Amino acid sequence: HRFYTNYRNAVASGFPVVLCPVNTQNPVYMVLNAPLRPILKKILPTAIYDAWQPATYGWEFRDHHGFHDRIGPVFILVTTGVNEIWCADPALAQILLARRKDFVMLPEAKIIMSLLGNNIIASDGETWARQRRLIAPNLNERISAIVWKESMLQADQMADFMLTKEPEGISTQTVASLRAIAINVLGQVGYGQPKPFQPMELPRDPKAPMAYIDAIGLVAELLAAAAIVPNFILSLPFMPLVVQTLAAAMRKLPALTADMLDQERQRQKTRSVEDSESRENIMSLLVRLADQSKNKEAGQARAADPHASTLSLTEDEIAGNLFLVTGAGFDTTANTMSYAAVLMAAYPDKQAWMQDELDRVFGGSSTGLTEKQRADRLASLDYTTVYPQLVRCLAFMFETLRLFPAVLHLSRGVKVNPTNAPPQTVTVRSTTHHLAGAYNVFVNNMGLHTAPATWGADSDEFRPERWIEVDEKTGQESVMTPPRGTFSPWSGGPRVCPGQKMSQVEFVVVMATLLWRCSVKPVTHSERGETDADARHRLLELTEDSQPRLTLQMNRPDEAELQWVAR
Ligand code: HEM
Repeated sequence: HRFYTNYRNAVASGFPVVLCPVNTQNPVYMVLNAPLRPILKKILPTAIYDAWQPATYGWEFRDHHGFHDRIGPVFILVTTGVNEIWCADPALAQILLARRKDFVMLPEAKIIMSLLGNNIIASDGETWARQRRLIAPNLNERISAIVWKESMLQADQMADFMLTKEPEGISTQTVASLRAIAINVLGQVGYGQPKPFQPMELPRDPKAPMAYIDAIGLVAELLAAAAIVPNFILSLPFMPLVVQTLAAAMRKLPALTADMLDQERQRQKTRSVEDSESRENIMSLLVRLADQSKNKEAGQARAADPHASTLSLTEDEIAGNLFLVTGAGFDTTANTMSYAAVLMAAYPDKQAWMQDELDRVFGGSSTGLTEKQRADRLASLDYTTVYPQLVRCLAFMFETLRLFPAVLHLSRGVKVNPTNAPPQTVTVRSTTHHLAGAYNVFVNNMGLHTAPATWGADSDEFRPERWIEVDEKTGQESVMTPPRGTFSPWSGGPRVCPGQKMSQVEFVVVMATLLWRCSVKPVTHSERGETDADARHRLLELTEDSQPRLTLQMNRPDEAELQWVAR
């Protein structure tokens, strides 16, 4: 009966309809559809298997634009649970993302993200707006300058590690190293807890003392398990040590957060303004602003009404949002940098193209410089003047996120109107669609990012040059702005990612520092009869063998064996 009602609602919407008589939100189906897929591919007739694809996990990454080419840029997947709208139409995508009150966050995202307290990503309506007003402006240019410095330092140390610690610079630790950089930058920029570079290793001792950043890093690394599996199960003695350590981290985090905030408040009381500014980080800004507005509003509210509640961040929200900086910023940035490193090795010509820019902007190549000269040169590179010139590095990031978007689709739910009210509607290109009943809405980033109508016949090819515009008069290069709604790795509309600039600065300076000092190559196993072209191809296959976990990531990151060579 549900399927029939869903079908009727879908047909009435006027969008193309795809029938899929399964409940895509059923937990058993959610767990089993990925492992069952290869088996069903063998036994099901091709037409049925193909039609089932949009109901399988991560289908849009595998499919690019194929399904949309056949059915249309928007279609409704009719299921026995809740209907799903899949949208790869730039005009509709913009509307869906702009109308935050009608297309709201899904409960699943809220459960995972509010693990350590309520926060901006897990909220809607006024609770969201209040937090957004306090948080988004904090991730500003001042923070970008700190990101620039810390990321450069970390990448320089990573280059040292690759060139001096790994035999002949051959390493399977590139992904682990970039993950370490991402977490260390967050440690410094988010919470003022600096850490020297070392390839990421998860802690495996539940009894050992833990700093906030280590605990939060572990929770971010194993976020789904932390959110879904009860703590007492994670703690069972037969669980792997890393899982038991995760349970310990979850237990310790409320106290670690409270301690860290206490210390920050003490520091803010006793330090001078200049001193506080010199050790600015997201936590210190957040605490200061939250406390300031709390005091101000409390004063005003008390004056007007002695019983009024204040409009500010609660302690729970400060803790939740502090966690979110890592929860939202770590995996996304780390995975984007990881794909980029593998792609740079697979495409030596595009790497050389970036190195040309670096040698120009950094005032010459690093070849022949002494250690001190090299360090001085890097230290002289100022964020405000140098960052805007690294357009090829930014183009490389955009192209990486176009084909490997960390967030494959943006999820929303149609806010169901009360029974007697008319259903939600959306009007695209003068056609109005009625959305009766419940719908999950997925803005398909992968479909949008590979649509031939936007990106041309070579939309599936990795070509960072496509982003570059050249000023005819000056010859100056800049990064083009794609048509609205066609490129949304950081989402769009009022809920656009507030960490967008921060992640761009980090990516650009990490890749720039590494490539200025080193070239990165695939390792050709000629003993197995492999040619250089085979080795490059093997790396590309590694990037294609990916799956969304929390964000899109390679299934076999440890097989990314790369050689780092000093230039
Ligand atoms: C390459 C890196 C990144 C990517 C691809 C990315 C992507 C996204 C996307 C797609 C969303 C919106 C989800 C939606 O609309 O449903 C989002 C939201 C968010 N991101 Fe990022 N992000 C990145 C880095 C960061 C960083 C470094 C931070 C923080 C320091 C951050 C903090 C946030 C926050 C707080 C939100 C919630 C905004 C809101 O709900 O109003 N992100 N991000």
